[in-house]
Amino acid sequence: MFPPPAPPPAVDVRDLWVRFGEVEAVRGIGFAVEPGAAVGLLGRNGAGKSTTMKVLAGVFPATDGTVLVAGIEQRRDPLTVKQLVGYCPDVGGLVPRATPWEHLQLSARLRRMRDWEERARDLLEVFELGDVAHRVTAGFSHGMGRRLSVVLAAFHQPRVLLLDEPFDGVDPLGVEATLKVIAEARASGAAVLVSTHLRDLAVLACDDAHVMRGGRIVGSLPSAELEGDRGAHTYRALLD
Ligand SMILES: Nc1ncnc2c1ncn2[C@@H]1O[C@H](COP(=O)(O)OP(=O)(O)OP(=O)(O)O)[C@@H](O)[C@H]1O
Repeated sequence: MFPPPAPPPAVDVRDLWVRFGEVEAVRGIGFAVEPGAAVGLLGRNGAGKSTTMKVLAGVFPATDGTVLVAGIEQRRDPLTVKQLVGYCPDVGGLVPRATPWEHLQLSARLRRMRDWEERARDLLEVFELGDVAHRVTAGFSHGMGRRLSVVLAAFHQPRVLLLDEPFDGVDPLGVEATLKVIAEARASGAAVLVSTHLRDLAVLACDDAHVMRGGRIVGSLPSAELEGDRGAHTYRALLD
């Protein structure tokens, strides 16, 4: 008897290219994220992190290469892939005239979720958004918006959680809540991909990290190797 085949990686990116006219934003990158793992994408402004996240989230297609989510090729079945993914964009994504509760209600309806209210309330509490659950997001601070975007990405318990700069401008309690959501997603077998500028938080949130520069991955390493002064030196050496 042969052992059963191993399940496919939750995320499998192969030779991904993204071009915007003359600009080559992503130049032939490849990586995988296994179920239950958390991987970081790091790099300076313009390195190609958000573009990679957007392709995975189905915001726009790859110019070339293959993206598989739970073994499903995104190009062939983009709708199924979208359902498997929860995405916190780096900017935007919130409707200014809608409240957090209305955002969650809409998300639940679109996904035909049942009995979602308790999870919605719990998540809002964890992210300290309970008091503003019925206030339109137009008046939210940057950090409040970031926190709500993480809530919305994680709400439907996706197989793949994509968090683009989730810690940007977020206070320590928001950081703690985001780390908790990442840990919960992993415990339930979801794969997590986090794009961040913040090396220390990548160390806390992720097992492994890929460092991007100029659209390429220039280093892949356990995130623990990016810790402290020694990690700063390693990181800088990859960026320079
Ligand atoms: N829609 C677009 N049209 C044209 N060029 C784009 C577009 N989106 C991204 N780019 C370019 O692609 C490159 C990679 O951008 P991307 O946003 O992926 O970088 P990033 O690593 O996420 O940077 P940041 O940390 O600043 O968010 C940059 O040169 C950027 O100007």
